[in-house]
Amino acid sequence: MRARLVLEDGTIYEGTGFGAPGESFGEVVFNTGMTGYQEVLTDPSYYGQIVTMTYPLIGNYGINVDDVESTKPHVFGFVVREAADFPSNWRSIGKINDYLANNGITGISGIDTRSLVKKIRQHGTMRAVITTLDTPLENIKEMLKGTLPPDQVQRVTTSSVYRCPGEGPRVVAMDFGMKQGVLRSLVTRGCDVTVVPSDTTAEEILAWKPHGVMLSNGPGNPEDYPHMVNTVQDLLGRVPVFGICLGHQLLALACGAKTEKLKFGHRGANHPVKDLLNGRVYITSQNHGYTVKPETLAGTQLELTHINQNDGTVEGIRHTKHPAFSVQYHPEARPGPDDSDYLFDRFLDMMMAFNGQGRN
Ligand SMILES: NC(=O)CC[C@H](N)C(=O)O
Repeated sequence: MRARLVLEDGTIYEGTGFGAPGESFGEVVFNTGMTGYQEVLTDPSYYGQIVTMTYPLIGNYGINVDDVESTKPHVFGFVVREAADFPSNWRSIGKINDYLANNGITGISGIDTRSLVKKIRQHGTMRAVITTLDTPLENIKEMLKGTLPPDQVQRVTTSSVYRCPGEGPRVVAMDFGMKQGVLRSLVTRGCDVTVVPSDTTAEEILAWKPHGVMLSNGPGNPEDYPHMVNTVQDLLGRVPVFGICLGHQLLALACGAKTEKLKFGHRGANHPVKDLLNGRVYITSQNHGYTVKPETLAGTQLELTHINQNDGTVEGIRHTKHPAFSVQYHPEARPGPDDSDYLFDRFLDMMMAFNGQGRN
């Protein structure tokens, strides 16, 4: 099956289609992880994006039932150098080709992913169309003028409240497109977690009498979600807050800092980050296109706690008056190293300190 990837700068890559035949418009980004393609496909933060994997062989350990971060893939397209036809792993129950086909995701293989990534690095993240159809180029150019919907979180948040009972502190997790890994990291620490939709108000959240609130990861531009920023504002000082990725950006906005789009983002499993509170450098899992502008922290009640060692960008903040902190990367890992899971313990300590025994 012939396939094309057409970029907004006019570049056309011709390759072989895999997964579902079809056509899709999205933002083309790249991920440098050597493994973890299943977690990438199912991370709801990738909603709206056509993801290119820089590692040349993808699908080599097949598809298994464990490595999913949500119930289905959320990427709008998948770009690889080679999609493995003969996977080998004791957990594998199928091939990436069939998995994408069954979930309606179009992929393209056999293209020079190295040149594509160099282009993205030079030009910045671009709009793109991935297609296996014979759509005339003129029509594709029209599609490329489109924009992604500003309500991406609403498309991936939970439609109803659900609970994972535990004996430990009560946590309300605001689901902006939450990876299962975030929930797992809380549940394995004994937390009693109630997961709520993104439009839940602060008063509704506080009615559950939580010991802490988790602000999850999620897709899109944080500035597109003023109602969620308001909710975070209303929670501050009344309950301990821990934000991850989109949750981090919303905490920053709620406290008066600003965010901006990075040229091509951070997506991979080996980004070095320094924790300024303990002086250590951690290798982190990342997936984001936006970042907190460091100069806008001045004059807020936030302080910088983590810095990216590659490009100096903001990777973590904490509130100096209220119990609230956040990181731009993924302490839940999945995929990637779990060096940073101590941050969940920090959250538990914060809940204990704020709530006395952590349970009342
Ligand atoms: N993983 C995330 O939560 C990503 C946050 C936001 N959508 C960004 O791209 O910056």
